[in-house]
Amino acid sequence: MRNYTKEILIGFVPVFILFMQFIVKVNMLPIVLLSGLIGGLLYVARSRGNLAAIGGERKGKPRPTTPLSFEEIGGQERAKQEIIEALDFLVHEEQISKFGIRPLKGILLTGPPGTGKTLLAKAAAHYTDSVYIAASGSEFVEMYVGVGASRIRDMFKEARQKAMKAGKTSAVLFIDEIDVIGGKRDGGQHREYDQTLNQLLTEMDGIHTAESPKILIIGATNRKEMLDSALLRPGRFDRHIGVDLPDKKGRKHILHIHARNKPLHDEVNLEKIAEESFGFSGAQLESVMNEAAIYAMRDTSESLTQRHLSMAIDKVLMGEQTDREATKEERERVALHELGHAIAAELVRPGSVSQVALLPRGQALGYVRHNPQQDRYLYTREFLEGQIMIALGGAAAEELFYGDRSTGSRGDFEQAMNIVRSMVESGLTELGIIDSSMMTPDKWADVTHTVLEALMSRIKQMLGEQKEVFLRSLDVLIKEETLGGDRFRSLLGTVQDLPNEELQRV
Ligand SMILES: Nc1ncnc2c1ncn2[C@@H]1O[C@H](COP(=O)(O)OP(=O)(O)OP(=O)(O)O)[C@@H](O)[C@H]1O
Ligand SMILES: [Zn+2]
Repeated sequence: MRNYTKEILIGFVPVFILFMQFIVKVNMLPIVLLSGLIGGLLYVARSRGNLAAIGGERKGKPRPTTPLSFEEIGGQERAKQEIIEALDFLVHEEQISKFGIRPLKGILLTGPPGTGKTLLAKAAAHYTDSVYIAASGSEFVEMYVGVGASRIRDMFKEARQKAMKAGKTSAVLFIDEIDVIGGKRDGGQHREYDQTLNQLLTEMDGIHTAESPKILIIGATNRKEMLDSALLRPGRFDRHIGVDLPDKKGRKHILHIHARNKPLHDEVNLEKIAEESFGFSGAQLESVMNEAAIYAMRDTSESLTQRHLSMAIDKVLMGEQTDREATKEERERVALHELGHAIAAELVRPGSVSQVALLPRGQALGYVRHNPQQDRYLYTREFLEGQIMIALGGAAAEELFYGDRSTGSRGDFEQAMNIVRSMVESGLTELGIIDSSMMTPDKWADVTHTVLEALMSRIKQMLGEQKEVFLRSLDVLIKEETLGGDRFRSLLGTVQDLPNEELQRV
């Protein structure tokens, strides 16, 4: 090929000489030189453009974001403080090297969805005056082996380039759902994940303090126990910061933040809304404000009232509603399911139910509303087991009355499994005190199964003794759609005259 081209070029030499002689003769030399120069410049510019286009085609490319500061994050005081401490440490790089301290490379944020992990990562970038680059673990999973690994490489390269281009000395690289790439490596079964994870580890090991721009990786997960222990070792993600559901004060703060751009009626008591939204995440509280605004607009009201906010809490609590009418059988099943939760709750924590309800308009949804609980910082094993039994109560009731369960218990099981997870991590199961980061997925499945089956049979036994209460309450619920806490307890009480050990005990 090469030689062939050469021959053609050599062949052109005499032609070229003749051509040049002609040009000089007619005095057109400057024009020819100029157009050659312009053509050359255009060619270079075009090929540059192509390169840029190729570079920009990576899936999971960084999303541009607006700067956000820690003040705009509600609650999470402890998490904020811990992350700021870690970042301050990062900023004082002279002292770090003077004292020979290992540089901070990775911070792992763990906690339930929607609690503000992404917000914290953005605020960290703002605080350290870094460029912010975000990706999600699932973007690195590909059909073709090796693609995930090369994407990781690209991401680090891009972080460095972006920082330099922006004239910054550091970059914050946020990887959400890091468990997708950083899951436990299980002997060759997921080779693609392995390569991706290995590449991430290699990149992290390659970060040095002296290097500029510096890179700080912030990972987020709500399944810390699924992470490969190699990721958690010193020098990798060695700062772990828990981002929990907000407490009442935090909820009020978050509500305040999301009420800023909305007209609130003077009578609105956010303290009360914070109390009623026990267990809500930041993302859910944001939805509450948004839904309340929609209700207000529909009412052609000037502002958001307390009633709009209460309705919004119910809406968010029950999730999206469907249009189809549920059959009579479905509604009955839902009612028994909810009564299962409610009766379990009263047996475990007497006086805790404030309302049991079926959704109006013939939908297959219901809910149990609990009286506001005190926010707690410490939970005993007994308390958590009670919590699990309340969650399993719905499925237990379905089993008692129908002999089987339905898909309606999915969320309940998820909730129950989360509680088991934190029990294991706190050494509150039969396993005793263990290093849960060393547990294999099989082992997790095992322990979850054991704990849940045992509590399931306990709650089934307890509910089995309350069949009459179920049937009385079912009548009311089907007819009236709601059953207030006191009335519900009186229905429980009428049967309480009968000898009932379980009830007397609690
Ligand atoms: N602490 C908070 N203060 C204010 N708003 C919050 C807070 N937590 C969550 N939100 C709201 O919820 C949205 C989602 O939060 P964010 O994406 O940070 O959660 P996350 O913990 O990263 O969730 P996920 O694990 O699902 O990715 C935010 O954009 C914000 O509107
Ligand atoms: Zn349920």
